[in-house]
Amino acid sequence: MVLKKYNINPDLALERQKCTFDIEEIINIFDGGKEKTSQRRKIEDVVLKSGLCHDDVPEECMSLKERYENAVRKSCFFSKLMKTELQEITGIEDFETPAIRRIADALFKDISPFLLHLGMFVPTIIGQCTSEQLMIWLPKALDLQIIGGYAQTELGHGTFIRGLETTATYDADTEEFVLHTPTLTAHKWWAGGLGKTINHCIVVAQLYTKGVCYGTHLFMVQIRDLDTHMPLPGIKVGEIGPRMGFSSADNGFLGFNNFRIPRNNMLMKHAQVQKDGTYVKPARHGKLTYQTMVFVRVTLVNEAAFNLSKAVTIAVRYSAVRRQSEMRPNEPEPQILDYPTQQHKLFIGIATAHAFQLTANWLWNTFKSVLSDMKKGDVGTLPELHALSSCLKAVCTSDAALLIEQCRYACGGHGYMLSSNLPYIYSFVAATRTYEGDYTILLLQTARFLVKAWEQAEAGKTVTPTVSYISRSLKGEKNSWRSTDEGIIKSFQAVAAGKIALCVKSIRDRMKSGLDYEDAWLLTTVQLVDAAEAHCRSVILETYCNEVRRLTKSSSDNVKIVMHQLVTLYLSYWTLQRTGDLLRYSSISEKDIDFMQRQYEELLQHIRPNAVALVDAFDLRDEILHSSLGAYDGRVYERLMEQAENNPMNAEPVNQSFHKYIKPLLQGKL
Ligand SMILES: CCCCCCCCCCCCCCC/C=C/C(=O)SCCNC(=O)CCNC(=O)[C@H](O)C(C)(C)COP(=O)(O)OP(=O)(O)OC[C@H]1O[C@@H](n2cnc3c(N)ncnc32)[C@H](O)[C@@H]1OP(=O)(O)O
Ligand SMILES: Cc1cc2nc3c(=O)[nH]c(=O)nc-3n(C[C@H](O)[C@H](O)[C@H](O)COP(=O)(O)OP(=O)(O)OC[C@H]3O[C@@H](n4cnc5c(N)ncnc54)[C@H](O)[C@@H]3O)c2cc1C
Repeated sequence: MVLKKYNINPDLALERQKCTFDIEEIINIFDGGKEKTSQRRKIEDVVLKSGLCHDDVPEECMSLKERYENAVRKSCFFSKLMKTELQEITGIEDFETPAIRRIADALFKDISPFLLHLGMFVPTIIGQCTSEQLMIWLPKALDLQIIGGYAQTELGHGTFIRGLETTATYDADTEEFVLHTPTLTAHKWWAGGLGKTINHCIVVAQLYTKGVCYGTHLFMVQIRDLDTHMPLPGIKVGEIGPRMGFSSADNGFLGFNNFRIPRNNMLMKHAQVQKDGTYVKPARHGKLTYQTMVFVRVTLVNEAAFNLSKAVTIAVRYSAVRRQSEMRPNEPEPQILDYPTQQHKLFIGIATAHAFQLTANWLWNTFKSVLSDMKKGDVGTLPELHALSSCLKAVCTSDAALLIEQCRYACGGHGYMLSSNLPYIYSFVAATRTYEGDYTILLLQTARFLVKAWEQAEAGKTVTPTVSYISRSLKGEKNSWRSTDEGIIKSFQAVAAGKIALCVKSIRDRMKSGLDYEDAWLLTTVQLVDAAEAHCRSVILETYCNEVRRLTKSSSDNVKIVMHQLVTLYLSYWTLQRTGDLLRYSSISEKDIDFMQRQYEELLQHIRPNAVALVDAFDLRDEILHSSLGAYDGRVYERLMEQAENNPMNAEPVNQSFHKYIKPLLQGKL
């Protein structure tokens, strides 16, 4: 749609005058510097001027098939733009993924069917191929001569990868693998782009050679003819059907009937099958084939932050424009943003978007450093990365989904309109809590690491920095509550340590009473999930505080003040959310809690004048927000009426169903 231009809504204009800080300074902080902001804006300009974002009919008014076809059209032209004009016009050789990622949302209200190509297919080639394999597939994939996806999950198994049923049996006579789907539940299910779009995919299958099963491995499989796009003989493939979101992502199913691929199509960077069928196991770590999942989990923390920033921008701008009820008799109706309960719903969204974005950047740097260790042959830092990326993916996607839904509540009835974009944002983020490892499963992975860290610390061994609080706790260091940033973080660490200690005790007690380790663990899993979540909270709180301190060192005083107000709001909010835990594991008193409550409510008042400016500082263009409620000009009612008038349902004054059914019913002739 072409966005109509309106004058700025006067309430929003007034809000912007109240701003106490330089918005551009905060924008630069989140982009990673002035230069990066300018690069990102250049990329956005190119894409927005390309005309690609235009739809004749609003996406939500299209049929599923039309939506898919429209998304394919845009994905193809966008890919071409990325390969050609974007590079030429901007002169930026090394595209920054966050900038491309952000502007991609101007094209797709829903999901690009190419998402998995860039999000998992290419990363798997990079992480799992030998250098010879890389030379064959990477240039083709980057140049979009082949389009791929990632087919791991099956109808019967998603979480438990070791339970996957698809087989890849090596035939030494022909030097081929035979891929087969032995049962109904062995069909690949869910892979994005698989239904209709891709011609290649990474398939995860149980490897058999010389009659022995060596567990799941990755294979490059061509599934469709490159010219006709017909499924190759021996391949059964299609779309899985309508879902809550991801409507244009053609998630698909896939079955193999003794389908043969060359030996070299097993991705052999870590494990190999030699020509005679001899299996060579990975030299360093058994779970290196899971690396793409770790990569995506890391990027999903960024997704949580980005999508939350979109939702809260929409809801805060709307709340500045919307007037409702009265605070005192005979006074004009206030902006709903003036209600403290509305501020309570929204300001935590702004602070959380900051916290997650800075945590995502920190996690990304940790990921890069672990990759560089691994290149040197050192896999020692991998378990901590796995534990961190697992819990951060789980908690950040889950919190973001809840807060996005809260943004919708904050917009009342209008938030329920698809044109607000809040339902789309929610349905996308809701899926991120499940895919790439369900919430509970990932927290249990982190819990394994925490219990091990506890045992190591108990044995007097040094533990990694993110769990060093365990050693302090074991040394008997008592928590004394202080309502400073550091004091609060220490208390959250005391909560995490206390919960891990209880888990360890529960497991040991259960074993003493005769249970084996597996049963003792299983019966403790409710507590283990809770302990891992508590650990994750302490990591986010600490990272957020440290990063704000580091990044605002040379900022103006006013930016320091407002960024720190958000940090304090975040710390106070979580203190108040977790008073039960803090009363149990830290020395917080009722008086301290009263203080924190007052501080929290005062902060809402302090942040209020800057609320609109703070969401403006996410620098999200209207074309990316796609929202009748959240546009920069605040012309909410005009846009709601516009979208109603553009609704294809209103193209004819009388719908044909009147003549077919209603009229006969009215006349008693049906
Ligand atoms: C257009 C512009 C685009 C721009 C591009 C950017 C886009 C960015 C967005 C990207 C979006 C992409 C969309 C994705 C769509 C969705 C895709 C998918 O969902 S793919 C399928 C994902 N599936 C899963 O995540 C399955 C979850 N299950 C598991 O991970 C595992 O089964 C398990 C970890 C739960 C258990 O595995 P298992 O083999 O049974 O291991 P054990 O439990 O026995 O553990 C043994 C040991 O290994 C450790 N371990 C486990 N995993 C890892 C790992 N990944 N790395 C390192 N170590 C690992 C585990 O902790 C144990 O350790 P121990 O020391 O023994 O305790
Ligand atoms: C939108 C979307 C896109 C996707 N894209 C892809 C893709 O491109 N490629 C791909 O391969 N897959 C994809 N998936 C699949 C996704 O990875 C899986 O759905 C996800 O990993 C969860 O697995 P599951 O569906 O088997 O759930 P299940 O494991 O069946 O989980 C169901 C419930 O059981 C619980 N549970 C399971 N095991 C345990 C346990 N051991 N302990 C305690 N509780 C347990 C879970 O916590 C959950 O509450 C996608 C999924 C969605 C929704």
